[in-house]
Amino acid sequence: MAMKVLSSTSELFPFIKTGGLADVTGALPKALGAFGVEVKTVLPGYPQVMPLLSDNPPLVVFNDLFGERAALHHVSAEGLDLFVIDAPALFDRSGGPYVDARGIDYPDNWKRFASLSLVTAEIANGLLPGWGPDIVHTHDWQSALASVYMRQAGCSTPVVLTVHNLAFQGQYPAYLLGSLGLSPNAYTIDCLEYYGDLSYLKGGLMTADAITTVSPTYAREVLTPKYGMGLQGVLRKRVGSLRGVVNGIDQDIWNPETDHHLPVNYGVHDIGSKFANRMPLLKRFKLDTDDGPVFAAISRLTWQKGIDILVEVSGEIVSRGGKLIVLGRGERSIEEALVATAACFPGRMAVELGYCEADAHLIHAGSDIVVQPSRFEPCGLTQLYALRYGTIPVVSRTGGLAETIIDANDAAISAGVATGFQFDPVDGSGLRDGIHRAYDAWRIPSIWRRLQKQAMQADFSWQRSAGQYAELYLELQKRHVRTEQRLVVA
Ligand SMILES: Nc1ncnc2c1ncn2[C@@H]1O[C@H](COP(=O)(O)OP(=O)(O)O[C@H]2O[C@H](CO)[C@@H](O)[C@H](O)[C@H]2O)[C@@H](O)[C@H]1O
Repeated sequence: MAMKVLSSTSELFPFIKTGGLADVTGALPKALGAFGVEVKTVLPGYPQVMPLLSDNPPLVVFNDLFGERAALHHVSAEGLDLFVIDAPALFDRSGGPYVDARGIDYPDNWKRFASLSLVTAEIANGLLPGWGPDIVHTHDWQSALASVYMRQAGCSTPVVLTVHNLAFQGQYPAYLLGSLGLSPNAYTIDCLEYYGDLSYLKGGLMTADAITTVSPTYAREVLTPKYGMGLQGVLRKRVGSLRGVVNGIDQDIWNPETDHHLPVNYGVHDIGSKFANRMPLLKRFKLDTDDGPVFAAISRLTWQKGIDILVEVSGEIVSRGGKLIVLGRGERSIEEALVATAACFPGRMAVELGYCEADAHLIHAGSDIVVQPSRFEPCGLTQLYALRYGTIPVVSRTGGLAETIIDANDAAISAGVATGFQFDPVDGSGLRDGIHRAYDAWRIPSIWRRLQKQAMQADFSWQRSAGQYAELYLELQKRHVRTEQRLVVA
């Protein structure tokens, strides 16, 4: 019989996405199918999601979900099996999933994502006649409270919490404890209490049966003060239950041979055709059409991603004859700095503030080099998409970037395994060095073509990683069954 997993997430590709979390929660269920794991996903009913629902009556109606009326619907779409929480007062908003149109956090996020967690916990605890999960899989702070609610209700179904990004923790004032429907017992150092506040993520980390991060390197890094974001002590306590599983990519969606966003499709056997995407890209971004490498960044514009460092060295990219395209949105100060810098280099640097899936695909195909100067990077997907499109990544030596890109040093080049350039330290001097190395390699076509081939042949399919999740689920399920049996005997 298939193992049943209930995944709980605030983002899910292709319906609602602000970053890599959506890519993972959207791709993993399909990849797990091959391992006999059947995944259903709980998702808030944002305006982008509600049109998926049919006229079928809801599975359950909640008269008082944190004071709001709500209903739970079941629907299948795009190969995904969904439980959608229809709660207009919480999720029918015109901005993004977390912020309004001005980029400001919704003041009731504490309640919006507690409701995602609570509904997840209730499903695990038998809300739906005829279906209950063997394993609950939560993602980041937005669904991390699920295991706290489950334990409070005496539900012992095993929970896996995946940390995609420790920088976001869901920290709220302690006085909300009662409004969250949580007992004072949850407000302890071993659960939700965090420097006098509540931390949803900490609550999840303390009550989940297993914690995963999205790369083994990040799993080690988060135990240190530099990367632990204040939770290193908590993670050290749980180190026995912590492991890293590197992300894969959805190779159907990110496939230059079939990608319908590309003017010209190509593959590893006709890399030359990649070049045909260059002109459409330059035209799309109103850049000069002369030779010279095209550098690109597709990213949330945040401190984490080091885009301020890219701003600092963009003049150098341009002065060496390169061009730079940045697609992203995020912190106001970084957006402004990018726009101001691009204004200094007309025809050489273009910035698109916004989110556009089609442009992301075109940029990967038409550019030569993708730059990722992240200060920390739990895994990173952009560099993996770049590899698949024969676009060479220049990345900081951290987290998943260090783990997925093989630096083009002399030994790696002659061994035929190099796929990109790593740099260190993560500052202007480091990035400058990385960019110069990439530039120098780009000028020697034979070396560049070899790098592209090796990049395109790197295997980051979900196959291996999904197998590791399936193994973890099985391990937890067996342990759970043994514990239940012991309880019955006692
Ligand atoms: N303006 C824009 N337009 C179109 N597409 C855009 C875009 N801005 C970003 N994207 C897309 O968003 C995704 C970003 O994923 P990443 O994994 O690189 O980073 P993110 O920090 O969001 O994810 C977090 O979770 C993931 C998943 O676990 C980890 O890999 C990562 O390290 C962690 O920080 C990519 O699919 C990229 O193409």
